[in-house]
This record gives sequence, C-alpha cells and structure tokens, in this order.
Amino acid sequence: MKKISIAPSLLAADFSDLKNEVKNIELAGATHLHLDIMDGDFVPNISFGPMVIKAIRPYTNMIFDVHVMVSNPERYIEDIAKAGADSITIHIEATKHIDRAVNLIKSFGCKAAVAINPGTAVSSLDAIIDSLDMVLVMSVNPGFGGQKFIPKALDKIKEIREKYKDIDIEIDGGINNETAILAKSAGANILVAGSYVFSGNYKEKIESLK
Ligand SMILES: O=C(CO)[C@@H](O)[C@H](O)COP(=O)(O)O
Ligand SMILES: [Co+2]
Repeated sequence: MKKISIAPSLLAADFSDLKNEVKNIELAGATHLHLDIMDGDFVPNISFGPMVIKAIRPYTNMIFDVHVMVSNPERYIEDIAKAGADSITIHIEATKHIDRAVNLIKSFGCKAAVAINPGTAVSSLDAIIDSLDMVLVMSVNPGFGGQKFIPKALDKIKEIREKYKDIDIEIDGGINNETAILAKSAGANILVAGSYVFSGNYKEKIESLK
C-alpha cells in the first residue's frame, strides 16, 4: 500500500496572513501544500495565480501541488512552474491538447497530473494515464471549498487503483475524518483537505486524516 500524504488546500487559509499560514501548516506536519488556481471561466470563481505561489515559496519546503482550474491551461504552465510548483495538475475537460499540455509540464521538470470532474468518466484518461505521475479525482464540482463530498468519486478511485497499482491517486473535495477513511480504502494516497484542516488545530486535524 502506498504511503498516505495530506495536502492542505491554501484556499481555506487566512489570506491576510499567508506567510504565517504556510509556516504553521508545515509545522503541523503537512508535507504537501495544495494550491488551487481558478480563472472564473473553467470554474465560476477566481482565486490566485502564479504570483502568489512565487511569494510564499521561500517560506516553506512543502511539495507545491498546484491544481490548475483554468481553461486552456497550457497558457500558464511555464509561469506556474517557474513560480515554484513541484507538481502541476490540469483538467482533462479544460484543454483540447492534453498530451501536449502534459509534455509541457514535464519539460519544466514538474510532476504531471490530470484531474477529472465528478461528471467525467475514468475512461477519458485511457490515452494519457501511462504518461502521468498522478491522477486527481474530484469529489466535488470544482470551484469552491467547503462543499459536500460526492461518493461516486470512490468508485472511480477503485477503478483506477485496480488497473494502476503504482500511480499516485489524489482526491479533492469534502475530505474530513469520515470521508478520508472511505477515500483511503478505495485506494487514494494523497488527500486534499481545505476547510476541515484550516478550521481547528492544524496538527490534530492532519493527524486525524492520516
Ligand atoms: O479544488 C478545490 C475546489 O475546487 C479544492 O482543492 C478545495 O479547496 C477543497 O476544499 P474542501 O472541500 O476540502 O473544503
Ligand atoms: Co483543488
């Protein structure tokens, strides 16, 4: 079984104090930081972009796991990589050129991942999955933190894990101490959690998800 990692989502942090939020979440035991870039087009919300990622990069050694919810993400991959991303996840629904976009991510030395929305079938990944370091299965419709977990994500994770024993599988949306148990038993090994982790004692929350 793969090691379980917890990736707190910065979207739920205090944006007026990002430098300290990043330091504190690392001290609490997080190894990954999930960074949600939203463009107001692919998703109905706008968050932050590469400038914010670059600004917080010097304050932590956590793995920067950047989730790009942007139409035609290939336009921004270079900027995101140069801002300090370690892993870049783009949505299969957001580009007509998924293989070109994945190759572009790798050309900057980043790990490459593809996300699927709740309405997208696992089979849509068939042509690209062998080139990926990670698959991200959305367990909410992307765009906002604090939404309710959609259980059909679990079947998708099982389907991927049965075929691909070694790939990293990340789950994102509505993760708390109860849904985390379901996600891990389905085969997910990287758990994103925003509102759950940032709404209490960070260390206790992270421990409860592991
Ligand atoms: O990508 C997204 C939302 O689109 C997520 O990463 C959220 O930020 C997760 O937040 P919670 O559901 O854990 O509050
Ligand atoms: Co996300």
